[in-house]
Amino acid sequence: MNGRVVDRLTFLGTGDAMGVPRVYCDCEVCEEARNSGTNRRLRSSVLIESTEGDFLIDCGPDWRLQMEMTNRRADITDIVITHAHFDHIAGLPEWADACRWQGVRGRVYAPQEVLDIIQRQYPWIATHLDMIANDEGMTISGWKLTPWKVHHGFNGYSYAYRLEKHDFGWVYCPDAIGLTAEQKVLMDRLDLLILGTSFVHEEAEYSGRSVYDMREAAELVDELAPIQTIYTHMSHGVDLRQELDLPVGASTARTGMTIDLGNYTVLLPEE
Ligand SMILES: Nc1ccn([C@@H]2O[C@@H]3COP(=O)(O)O[C@H]3[C@H]2O)c(=O)n1
Repeated sequence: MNGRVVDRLTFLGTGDAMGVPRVYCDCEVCEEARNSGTNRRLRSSVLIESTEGDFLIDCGPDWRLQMEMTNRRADITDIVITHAHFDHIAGLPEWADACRWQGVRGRVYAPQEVLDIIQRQYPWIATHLDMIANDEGMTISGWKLTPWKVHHGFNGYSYAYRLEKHDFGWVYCPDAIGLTAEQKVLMDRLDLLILGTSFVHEEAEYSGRSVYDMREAAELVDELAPIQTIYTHMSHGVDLRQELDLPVGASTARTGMTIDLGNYTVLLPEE
């Protein structure tokens, strides 16, 4: 029997490194996040669910809360990491402990240089997690996944991932700025671009910045023309109560928001 299948992406967090509200900040956006919550943002991470298995991209300090919120407390065995900054990896020790208590092994996938930093930061976690280098690409849950290095400005380098399955191609690039032509090659003909934009318009000196703002992102979106663009990794410089001037096809992510990743036919087992 044939059936239509849709893989699904859920935004577990859409915030920058500090999250929103920032603990030290009394600005209007942080106060709104504290008191009502349109702008409350956990650290950026996504869950991909498919009939061929589920996985996360990134595992920040809000991982435990994110697992509680989605009721996926004990069954994630695969996590892909974009880079080794704390807001993308600080949940790994907790996940490793959860694996230990359940007597299972988790699998962490990242380029080797990212795995090396993770192992330096948390030397004990390889006892419970397999560290698997994906520099040459990998397949996970039927997705062909290709990593490449992208400029992360003041913060050095990060990796972006292109994922492809059944003619649906999308990119997850939460932490980048000033991509070179070479770093944009894998961003052509996209059905979906998920891009980090920390601010609407970041006033700081360019040399001290690390993530696109929404004005620069609009130029990138114009150039790449993905069918759909979703901004994530947003700081307290983005107020989601305001109408934002976004390019055609672009929108902002919210915690818990889900997106269909393609729509294809598979052979389903007989009932
Ligand atoms: N080598 C580094 C450098 C920076 N960091 C943290 O990652 C954060 C990214 O956003 P930020 O606001 O620039 O703060 C950075 C450090 O906390 C980190 O975890 N490791």
